[in-house]
Amino acid sequence: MQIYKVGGAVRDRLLGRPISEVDWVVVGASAEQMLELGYRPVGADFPVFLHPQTGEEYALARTERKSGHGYGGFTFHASPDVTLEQDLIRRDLTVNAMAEDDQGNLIDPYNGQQDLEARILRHVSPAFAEDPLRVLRVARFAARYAPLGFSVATETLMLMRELAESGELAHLTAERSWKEISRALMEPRPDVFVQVLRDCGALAALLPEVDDLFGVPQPQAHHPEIDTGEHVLSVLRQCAEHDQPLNVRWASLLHDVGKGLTPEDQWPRHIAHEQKGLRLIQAINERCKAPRDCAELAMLVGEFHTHGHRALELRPSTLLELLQRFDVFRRPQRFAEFVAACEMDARGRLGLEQREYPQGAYLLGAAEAARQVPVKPLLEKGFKGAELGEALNRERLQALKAYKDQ
Ligand SMILES: Nc1ccn([C@@H]2O[C@H](COP(=O)(O)OP(=O)(O)OP(=O)(O)O)[C@@H](O)[C@H]2O)c(=O)n1
Repeated sequence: MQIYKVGGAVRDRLLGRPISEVDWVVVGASAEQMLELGYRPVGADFPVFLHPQTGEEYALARTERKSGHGYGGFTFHASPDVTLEQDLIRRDLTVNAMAEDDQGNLIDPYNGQQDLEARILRHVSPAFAEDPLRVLRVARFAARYAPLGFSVATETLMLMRELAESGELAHLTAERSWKEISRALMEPRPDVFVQVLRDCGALAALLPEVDDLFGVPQPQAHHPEIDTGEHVLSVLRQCAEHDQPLNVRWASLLHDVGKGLTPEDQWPRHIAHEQKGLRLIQAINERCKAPRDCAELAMLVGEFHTHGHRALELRPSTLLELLQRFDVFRRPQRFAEFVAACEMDARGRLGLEQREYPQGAYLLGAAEAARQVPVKPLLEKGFKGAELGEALNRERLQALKAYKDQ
């Protein structure tokens, strides 16, 4: 039996990038032998084992898919007769289909190193189509390596298009898709992820509500030369440049989906797009099984992002309602994330790379002023229950007015 290092670890070592986890492939061994050696199997009928000490993944060399949808849920034909080359040819990209033996020698039958040098993401063989999730994976790798100059090979994009058009993406489980989407949004160029999906027609299958934004004009005051879809890409880029967390990036991706519902004769104005978008955002959250913090922030940002732009003009009572709606007194962090999403929107809209976003400091300052209102003196005055709530709000309104007059 021989063991080879494969996949991301080989790729990233050649790129001179940090290696997060190592995958191994085992040639010439059976599942029984692995169990005898103390490896622990992962899932049922799946030829991957965990090393008893390191916990790293060891997969038996495998050939064609036997059943199931998606690499994660497949069962594969694995036997001690499968060669390393037969295993590598069924992998997604040439840059992911290289191996290294225990002497550190590179085994590269499909020219991954050459593609790495040429900065090309290219599929290895037609077996790419065995797992439709690879469409998302390629877009995610493009988002990660775009700063190094990588792009997707034309023939791979064509294959991705065929997969998208065949309806195969509909078979992906929400969990697998979300894992890719959430990882891709955290890459240095999340906008490239969306752009690549759009280029191969997969965005229309996965997030049609976002795809619909391309070609929809923005109001004149925004950034007249780019449409709403391009604006969303620009906001995502800002999110990455400002190191925003996943929930802010997810909310940014969805914040304007309501604009896709504006009838063309009303363009470029989008009256009540925030309210109209809520239904769509809710449906997307449910369909993608977005985790609660992402789903909640997306709904709040969808509903209130225009408040962020008008923050300096908001009446104290409206501001207080907003703070209450965010439950800012108990969850200040979520309000801060909302403000961050509004700031990214503004930067993506006006190219505010160098400029200030005074609304942000104002909103956070006002929230802080309202949060400072002490409950104790009110309790000492004998207020209880609803009365206390009313008294607190009165005090908060006073605090906000005082903050505004500063
Ligand atoms: N749908 C998939 C998933 C994985 N792989 C193969 O399995 C390897 C390991 O997969 P994974 O750990 O998901 O990705 P990495 O390439 O290691 O990249 P990352 O840095 O994102 O972990 C990949 O390199 C690729 O060879 C594949 O061909 N098709």
